Amino acid sequence: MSKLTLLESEERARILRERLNTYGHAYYVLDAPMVSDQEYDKLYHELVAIETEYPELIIQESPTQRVGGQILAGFEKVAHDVPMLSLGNAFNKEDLIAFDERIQKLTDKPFNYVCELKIDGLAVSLKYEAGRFVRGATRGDGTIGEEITQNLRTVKAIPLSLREPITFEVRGECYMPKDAFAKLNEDRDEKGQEIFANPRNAAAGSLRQLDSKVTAERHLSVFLYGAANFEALAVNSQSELLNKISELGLRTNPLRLESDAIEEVWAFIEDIQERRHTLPYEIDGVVIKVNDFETQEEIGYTVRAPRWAIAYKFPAEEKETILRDIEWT
Ligand SMILES: NC(=O)c1c(N)nc(OC2CCCC2)nc1O[C@@H]1CCC[C@@H]1O
Repeated sequence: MSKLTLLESEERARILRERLNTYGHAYYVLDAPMVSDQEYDKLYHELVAIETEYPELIIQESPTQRVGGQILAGFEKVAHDVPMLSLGNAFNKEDLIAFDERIQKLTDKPFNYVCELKIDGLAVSLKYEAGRFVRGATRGDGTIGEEITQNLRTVKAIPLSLREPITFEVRGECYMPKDAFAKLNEDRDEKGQEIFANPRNAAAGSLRQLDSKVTAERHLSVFLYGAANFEALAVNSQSELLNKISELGLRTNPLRLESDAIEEVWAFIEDIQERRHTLPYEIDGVVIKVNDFETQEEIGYTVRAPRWAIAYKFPAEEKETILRDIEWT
């Protein structure tokens, strides 16, 4: 093929970025691949070749720019504009019913709940400015976190640019899928390295890397479930928020329930507790939230957590389950 001129290369690079971002979204956000890995790699390497020939064509949102440059000496501290709160816990059906009764006393308005899986990862905050991913941070103590933008850029499920040029902050859980966790520990064990106790620790260790090339190899993913300074989204409830951030190209968890009946919430919890081992990621419970944002504000907060939400925690997995799997001779 004859060498493309700068102008032809600029147009070709734009088309390649668009196609690669669409394919990347389908694969990493929707878990629904559109093309083969070979096809994706062919287009990716064509874009790398153009960007190598004409570096002036490189833009921050290019899929080739996910793995950062220099190795950091440390992480900057960042103050969250809006605190990243924690959650009160419920451990049985009685706690859940007591929560529902408290809510009924705190508002006269009719309300319903949104129930989400409680992903067992690391809470993160992603800032987008005019649709571009500009800053990523850990939750830290809820008020002060660590700036880990370079590492979060390597997470393929996190889009470097949104479908609309919107400015807001989105929050969610970054996690390591169970199969990536098993493979990582197998590799570390073979090299005589210390293995991670669980996927949550593995995700935390992967996000605390000063060299983002290491983070890039850890197959991390993310589920987003909250936001801050999100007036631009023009949403009035948790369910509208989840649908809107999904439309923008962000990854949300599809297994959720909307219900105004606590008995239905309980049935959902029991069903998820049954199925949790079949999920490709670890969860440690179900988060139940009053859906409407105005009603959330009416119900309010304690010093550390919302009164309008609760985490139903599954009983800790007793270690014997692993021994139980061993065929006793
Ligand atoms: N881990 C989760 O899947 C999860 C979730 N699905 N939804 C929320 O809602 C926030 C919003 C207001 C207070 C909690 N938080 C979650 O996890 C957080 C991270 C830190 C404390 C909670 O575990």
